Amino acid sequence: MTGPAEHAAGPAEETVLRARDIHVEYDGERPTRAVRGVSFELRRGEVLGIAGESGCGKSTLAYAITRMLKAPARMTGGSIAFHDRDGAETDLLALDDESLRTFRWSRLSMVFQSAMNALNPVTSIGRQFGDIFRAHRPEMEPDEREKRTRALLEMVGIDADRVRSYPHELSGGMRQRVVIAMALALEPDIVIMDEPTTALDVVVQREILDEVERLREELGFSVIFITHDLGLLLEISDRLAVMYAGEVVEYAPAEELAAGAAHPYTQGLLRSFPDLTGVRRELRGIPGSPPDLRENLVGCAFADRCEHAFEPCRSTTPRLLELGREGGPWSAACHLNDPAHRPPAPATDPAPAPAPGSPTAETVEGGQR
Ligand SMILES: Nc1ncnc2c1ncn2[C@@H]1O[C@H](COP(=O)(O)OP(=O)(O)OP(=O)(O)O)[C@@H](O)[C@H]1O
Repeated sequence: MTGPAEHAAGPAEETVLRARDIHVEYDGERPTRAVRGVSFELRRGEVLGIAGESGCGKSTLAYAITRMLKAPARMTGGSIAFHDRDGAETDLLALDDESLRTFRWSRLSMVFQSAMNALNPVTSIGRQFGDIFRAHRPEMEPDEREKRTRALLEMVGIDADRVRSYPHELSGGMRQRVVIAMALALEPDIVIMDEPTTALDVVVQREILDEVERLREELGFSVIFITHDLGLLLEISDRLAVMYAGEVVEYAPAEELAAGAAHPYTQGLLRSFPDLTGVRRELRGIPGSPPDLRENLVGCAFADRCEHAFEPCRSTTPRLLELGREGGPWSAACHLNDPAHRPPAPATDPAPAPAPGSPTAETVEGGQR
């Protein structure tokens, strides 16, 4: 979505993960093209939110990045590069199984929705942390392992004596905290969270997210946060990638996006949840449903649901274009924002034009076509 040349280099802008033109299919009589040319860049220490309705490819993208795709899923294109603090680059797709196992815990870890599935029900919490340390920090002495485990539990707000508990003895919220502590055990650079609090009640969800935010500030890891809950994402993310039908259709700074999205799909999503400030407004979902990803999609995948669709939308696939808006990089894949296609009548254009003096729309490096 963004090319490195577009930003001044600096610690705050340092890239930790760069994914380019990722394609994933689920094999079948007619393959499902679940991820279609997604590119993004994750900066060190930031929260990148990935938004979109159910079935738009968020989880498939997460599995692709972590190389956890299982048949019938298959990555059919793209590259993923990890950059460590001293600038060395690792090609994730070239790692063998052993290097990948090490990489997963120590550089990049994951927290998924179901903590119960992530924890072994017949092994104590302490033992499960111990297994991670034995595998990845073989030099650690047993008492050091226990000390570190206790510290990690306390770090996520759990009594250290819970090291002796079994998962079923903990509440859902506590289990999810344990999973987060495990994900942080080896101090990774990146944590991918896929609907990490969706199964929990809102109070517990809030407590856990506050905890994650505090830990991120303390430890400096980056987060890719995936949820269909756009309100939540806007609140916790620095930047947002909005996915539709396997593509990123808008990529923007979160705060600015909440005030004025460029893509009609994002605008629809924003109208579908209550305003965080409590301002009353009519909630309108987006009519219709996403396209069948087994079809060969021509033109804009959102055209059939878009109230602004015009001539090129059904024939020409919109490019993800840099809009040059304040707070950017900010890009959107919509002909309304493309000077080559934009209709002359401004009244039909829901999106503000690029800021005066900004670069004219140009294809974003690695963006989908
Ligand atoms: N095992 C599978 N076999 C075939 N198709 C699949 C499989 N898993 C997912 N898909 C399809 O891939 C597409 C993307 O699904 P994915 O779960 O990645 O979306 P998502 O945005 O994460 O949705 P959700 O929020 O519901 O998890 C969907 O069309 C889905 O039906």
